Amino acid sequence: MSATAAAPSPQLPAVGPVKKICCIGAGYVGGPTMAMIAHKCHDIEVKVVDINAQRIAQWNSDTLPIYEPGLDEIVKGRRDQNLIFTTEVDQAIREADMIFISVNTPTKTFGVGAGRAANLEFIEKCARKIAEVSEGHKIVVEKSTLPVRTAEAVKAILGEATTGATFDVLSNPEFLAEGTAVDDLLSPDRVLIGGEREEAIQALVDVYAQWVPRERLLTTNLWSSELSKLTANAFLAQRVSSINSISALCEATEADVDEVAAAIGTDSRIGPKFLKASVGFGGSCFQKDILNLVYLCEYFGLPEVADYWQQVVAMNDYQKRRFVHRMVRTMFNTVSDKKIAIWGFAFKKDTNDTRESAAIYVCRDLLLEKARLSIYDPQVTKEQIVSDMEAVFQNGDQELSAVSRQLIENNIEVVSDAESAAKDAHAIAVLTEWDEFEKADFRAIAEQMKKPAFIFDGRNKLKNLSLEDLGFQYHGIGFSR
Ligand SMILES: NC(=O)c1ccc[n+]([C@@H]2O[C@H](COP(=O)([O-])OP(=O)(O)OC[C@H]3O[C@@H](n4cnc5c(N)ncnc54)[C@H](O)[C@@H]3O)[C@@H](O)[C@H]2O)c1
Ligand SMILES: O=c1ccn([C@@H]2O[C@H](COP(=O)(O)OP(=O)(O)O[C@H]3O[C@H](CO)[C@@H](O)[C@H](O)[C@H]3O)[C@@H](O)[C@H]2O)c(=O)[nH]1
Repeated sequence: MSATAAAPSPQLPAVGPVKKICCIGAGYVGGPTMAMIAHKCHDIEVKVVDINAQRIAQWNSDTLPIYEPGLDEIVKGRRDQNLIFTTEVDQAIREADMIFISVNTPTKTFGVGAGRAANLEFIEKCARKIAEVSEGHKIVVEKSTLPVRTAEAVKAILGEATTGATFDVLSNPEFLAEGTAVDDLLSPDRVLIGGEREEAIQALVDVYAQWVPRERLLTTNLWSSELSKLTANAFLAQRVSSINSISALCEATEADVDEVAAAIGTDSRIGPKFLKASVGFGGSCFQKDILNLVYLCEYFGLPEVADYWQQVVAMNDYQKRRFVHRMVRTMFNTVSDKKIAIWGFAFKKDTNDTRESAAIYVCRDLLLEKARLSIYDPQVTKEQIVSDMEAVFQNGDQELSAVSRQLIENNIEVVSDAESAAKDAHAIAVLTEWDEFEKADFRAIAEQMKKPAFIFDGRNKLKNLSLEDLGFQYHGIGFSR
């Protein structure tokens, strides 16, 4: 959505306490954030709506659509009391005094800005829907991650409402991380609320203040709030790429990246968090948001700034490629027809989310080397793995080539435990840091693997287990021994 001049605001009415919330988008953000509001604010009715009827049905079932520690109890504790999941989008919007927009904002795959800009189609559709069906006054809250100045376009669309409805627009980006969403929502480092009219900002502050200490409720102007979200993710991802770049140097010099991270992390100006070297960052946010930042910098005529941030993604791609190269080189320069156990497919532990998972790219490159993969992840389904692999081979094309289809059908199996994946394998590649991998029976596993039995640990999860003593050749990230 390009930023156009907003229509002049009509006189806005006074804002009362929030009684009814509607959240458009029942995804990884909409579901947990609204469940937390319902859990903490029993006097507010929270309706979470989605056009995806299957997703809503899952939120209303015993098996929620997303796996997140602690979420089941919270959802099931408030569901059908003050937490309602429904496909009745228009009605929920009409009834609400506050409407969160929490729909997906993926990287655009077509047209201007393809591969970098955020696709704001779903945001615009929500704004148009709100303008079409609203009556009275509404506070519209941008919860999705958006390019700075999107609120200008949202306001312009809402300003065209023909129903006489009036609107405040706030930005309230979400900082939860998957796998720790419930804890992050219960005790956030901060809640950021950007807006223009004090009364509207206060209405949302009052919702969060029911459980978040006041000093953690930060209020800013709209644009600072929108831009802070992209900036926070860019800084976090930059730390991972920075330590991953150093991991390559460690492997070349006999330094140990975990020791280096610990040493620099004790400097209070650097701090110890987010310095874990890995096979590469994944997830639906980091890459998408940095690419969006890069696009914005170019849009605003700042190519040097764009190049600076692009390098964070380039380093991440390098790290994933480097991992596979190291595997192939170490296994005598060929993995063709070798069985490789893939331990973990999710982009991090404690989630079933595979979006942009490093595992997808590592598996693709191993398949291109004609390896046979036996994949195990405690939370990711076979359907999801196959669909991710099809998508990565399709690479935006309409059709999957016959060669790629054959590779996926013949060279991938998905199994239900880590030991079965490793049976008769030449190597294990640890791609997600699930805790259960540390507890595997490595003595039994070693006996069942081809020799030499290699372990390539993309998370340094098994580093302290002295696996060499059991006969493994163990290779982690950023150290050699
Ligand atoms: N996943 C995370 O951990 C995370 C954390 C912070 C911020 N974010 C941001 O939050 C936003 C949502 O992310 P997500 O991971 O929840 O996405 P998601 O894909 O899991 O969920 C989005 C939902 O919106 C629904 N939707 C799309 N258009 C709609 C419409 N017009 N009407 C009703 N429903 C519609 C989709 O059907 C989908 O269920 C994104 O901007 C993302 O960048 C995500
Ligand atoms: O030291 C680290 C930390 C993370 N990672 C990887 O980085 C990725 C992202 O991890 P994390 O940030 O914990 O998960 P996300 O759910 O992607 O959360 C990020 O993206 C969200 C969506 O915008 C934001 O809300 C969160 O604040 C931000 O942490 C994962 O693949 C991790 O394995 C590392 O490799 N090393």
